[in-house]
Amino acid sequence: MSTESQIAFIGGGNMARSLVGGLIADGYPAQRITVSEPEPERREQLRSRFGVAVTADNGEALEGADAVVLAVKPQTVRTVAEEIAPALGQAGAVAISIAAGVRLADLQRWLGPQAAVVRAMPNTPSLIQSGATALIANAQVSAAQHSLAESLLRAVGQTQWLTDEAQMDAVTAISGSGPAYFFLLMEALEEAGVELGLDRETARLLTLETATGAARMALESEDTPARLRERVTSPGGTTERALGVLDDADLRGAIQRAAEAAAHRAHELGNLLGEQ
Ligand SMILES: NC(=O)C1=CN([C@@H]2O[C@H](COP(=O)(O)OP(=O)(O)OC[C@H]3O[C@@H](n4cnc5c(N)ncnc54)[C@H](O)[C@@H]3O)[C@@H](O)[C@H]2O)C=CC1
Ligand SMILES: O=C(O)[C@@H]1CCC=N1
Repeated sequence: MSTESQIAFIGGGNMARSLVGGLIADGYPAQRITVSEPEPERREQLRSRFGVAVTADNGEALEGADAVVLAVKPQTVRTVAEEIAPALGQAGAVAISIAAGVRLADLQRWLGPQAAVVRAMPNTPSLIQSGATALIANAQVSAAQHSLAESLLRAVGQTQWLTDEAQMDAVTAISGSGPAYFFLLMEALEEAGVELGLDRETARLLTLETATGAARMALESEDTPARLRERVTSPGGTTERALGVLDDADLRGAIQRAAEAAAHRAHELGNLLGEQ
């Protein structure tokens, strides 16, 4: 992406840290990134780890910005949006909200009728440029702003534009929250290894290498995950026995219900925080 654009982050928490870290790792100049964050410790961490400019003043972060990433909690987005609306209009910057649930129409209402707004759902592996982000833009977003938003998120992983905003709840449930499901699986498998007699370090290493190997294999293979799973499963062997236990526990059903609960919560947040 062009390294000329000035990027402001409003909120310097977990997700901002992942995006900033990913951008810096991609070679984006630190002096072109400003993060506004009220917590002094978080500001200091961002400054010392990534070398970006930090401030406690949202207005200051916006000065000269071409893109402003709203990286505060969904419940804080309205306050921040209304606060920055005048400066955003003057800067002519595109606002990129990553808040779960918060809808384009509400963002537009809070930021002003002329505001160019992109709603995005990234995930934390952006930190190591392995993120997955879905995006959708309002009609005010220019072609240049469209490509700025895309290149910003593409610097930290894969991007996918949506044409129907309703899909954002599903995206939030699958890739937004998704890393947590895989981390939980890793925690559980590591623990099982320890229970079976491995030392923790060995159990963790084997778990993480296996997770990485399986994910890379699924990405690079032309076969479906189902086919790859079948190849691990020798008839009458160990995997078959293990998968039987997971089927009895209805793991697939639990995952389906978990994703539905996350999507439902995203929708609920949109209803609770929005005005329609
Ligand atoms: N954590 C994740 O994996 C993902 C989070 N998101 C979204 O990103 C947003 C941020 O989430 P997290 O980073 O996890 O939360 P977080 O709580 O770690 O970060 C939010 C930050 O905003 C700061 N803040 C609070 N009020 C502020 C204000 N008025 N002005 C400027 N900064 C302010 C807080 O001090 C905090 O550091 C949420 O809307 C969430 O839905 C989206 C995708 C993934
Ligand atoms: O848990 C959350 O609400 C945020 C949105 C997606 C991932 N984390």
